Amino acid sequence: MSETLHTYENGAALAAGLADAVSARLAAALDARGTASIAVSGGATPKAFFRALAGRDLDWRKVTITLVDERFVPPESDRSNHALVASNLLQDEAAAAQFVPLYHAAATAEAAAAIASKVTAAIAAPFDVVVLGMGTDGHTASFFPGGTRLEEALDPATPRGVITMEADGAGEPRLTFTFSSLQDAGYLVLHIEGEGKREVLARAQASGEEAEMPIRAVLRRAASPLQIYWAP
Ligand SMILES: O=C(O)[C@H](O)[C@@H](O)[C@H](O)[C@H](O)COP(=O)(O)O
Repeated sequence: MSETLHTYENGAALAAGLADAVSARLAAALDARGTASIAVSGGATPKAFFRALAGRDLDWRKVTITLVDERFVPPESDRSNHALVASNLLQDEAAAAQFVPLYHAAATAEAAAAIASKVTAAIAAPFDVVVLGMGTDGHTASFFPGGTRLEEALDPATPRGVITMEADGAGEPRLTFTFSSLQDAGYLVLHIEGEGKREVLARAQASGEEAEMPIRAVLRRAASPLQIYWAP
């Protein structure tokens, strides 16, 4: 599918531009259906974007926010993506949004993933907006190179839902939406910043196995056009 590169002079300008584009898509969904949904990534990159989006004037009561992936840790943990979203996105105007976590206090990550799949199935598919990040190893969501269930996660035949993933470099066991859950979003975004990530993207866009750089599955097979947002 196609890629469109949106380049900005710095992170602050990118945050404002991405917040404009995402809030416009959410507003269009609200106008069309009365509801809207967005799945966002964790990590360090999205904080400024989250803060910019949180101030946008939308009927946030009707917007569902969830995560593309989560670490198998409670929201009290400083490793929690839920905590990151709570402190940066579920603020200001967006404090009124409905947040659906992936973490559940279950005995195992597998049990938590099963609960997350059931709970998130109530969110209308496809997502109106998905915002992906990318690691320097070419992972996105929790599709890590060498991941325990990577092939299953990237398989288009795998049903929508949340599965577990473990990998070197992932830290705790992960809970991640499958590729099939994310790849047909109304507005599919890859948000990366810095020269290093730009070089990683160029390597991912070259030939090579998806398993080596799982972001390649999105670059090559996503049903939706990919909007790449980048700033130095
Ligand atoms: O849970 C996570 O860590 C994210 O979902 C992950 O996929 C993230 O997007 C990349 O690791 C990039 O992280 P940075 O933005 O910190 O580089």
